[in-house]
Amino acid sequence: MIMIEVSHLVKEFKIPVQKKGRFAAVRNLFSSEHTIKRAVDDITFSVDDGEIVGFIGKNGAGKSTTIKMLSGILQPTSGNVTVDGIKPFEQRMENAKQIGVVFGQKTQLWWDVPLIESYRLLKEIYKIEDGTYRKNLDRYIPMLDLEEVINKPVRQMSLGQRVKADICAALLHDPKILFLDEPTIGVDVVSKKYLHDFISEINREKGTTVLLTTHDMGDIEKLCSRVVVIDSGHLMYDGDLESMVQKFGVIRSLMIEFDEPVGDFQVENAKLTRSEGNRKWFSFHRSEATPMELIRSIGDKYPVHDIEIIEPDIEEIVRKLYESK
Ligand SMILES: Nc1ncnc2c1ncn2[C@@H]1O[C@H](COP(=O)(O)OP(=O)(O)OP(=O)(O)O)[C@@H](O)[C@H]1O
Repeated sequence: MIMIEVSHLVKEFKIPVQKKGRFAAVRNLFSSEHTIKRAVDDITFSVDDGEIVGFIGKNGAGKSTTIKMLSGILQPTSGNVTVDGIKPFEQRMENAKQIGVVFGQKTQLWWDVPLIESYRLLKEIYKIEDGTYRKNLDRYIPMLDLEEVINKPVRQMSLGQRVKADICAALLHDPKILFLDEPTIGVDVVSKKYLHDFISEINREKGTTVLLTTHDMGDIEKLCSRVVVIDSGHLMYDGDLESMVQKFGVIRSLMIEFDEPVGDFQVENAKLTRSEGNRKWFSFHRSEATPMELIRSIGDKYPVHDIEIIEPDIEEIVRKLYESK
């Protein structure tokens, strides 16, 4: 079943032209001149119920603008968006009940009140039943390691604690869909692990659909089997992560550690890229050689002590994808 449907979506922003020179401030006040910035340009994709999809792209690609249209904050210029059959901007209240949103750079919690009070306020706002509220809180607080901060105001929390607290808040009303916009930016590794495990668990247990934008390819590797890549408002790739790796992660590396130092040598279909002590690194094209072929051919000549196959990282793959277009 389709949970999120985005069809020929466009969002344009009107940007006032800033005049320069004498009395510029006054002239700007009365000027109606503007330019148009097309932040999202004819994007079409859909997300099935229960999927976790990584929504990635360079800075300014249009990710946040898309999430804002999906969560009902912004009105599309043209095209269609439905979230579980609801038009987010026209039916903002209905949409708010079925989605949870976390913007990593901005908290939805009250800065000066203890965390538990923020949760109580959200309970009232979302009209969450006592049983659901209690059950979710009892479960999520230990899962996210929030026991110690539950009575602290948000301003006293570390960034990692704050984001975990925000994710908990976004899920208290059992939304069907969770939008995460850069949830792990600047977050420490321990909190990141809590976030990854928590999101996986909630998705598995409750079937929550997740759309995740991130620059951290570790998030993608840990959580997403499918990715949608955009650039300058255009859709560039929509498919499973594995196929993207196969197609654009074509250059792999092999590290071989020998029993003793050996001189540099050439291997067919591979390029020696680095030598250090007993170790050598070779790069090779996915379609031209397999690690086994290289290991066999090298092992015939020199005694091999250890090997490591190094796959290209996702950041590199996304860079290749951009270059290919
Ligand atoms: N309110 C706005 N007014 C004018 N231009 C905007 C507005 N919001 C976004 N933009 C522009 O639209 C484009 C897309 O921005 P958006 O924030 O959606 O990108 P992004 O992919 O989320 O980038 P980042 O990873 O840096 O957050 C950018 O060029 C941005 O400057």
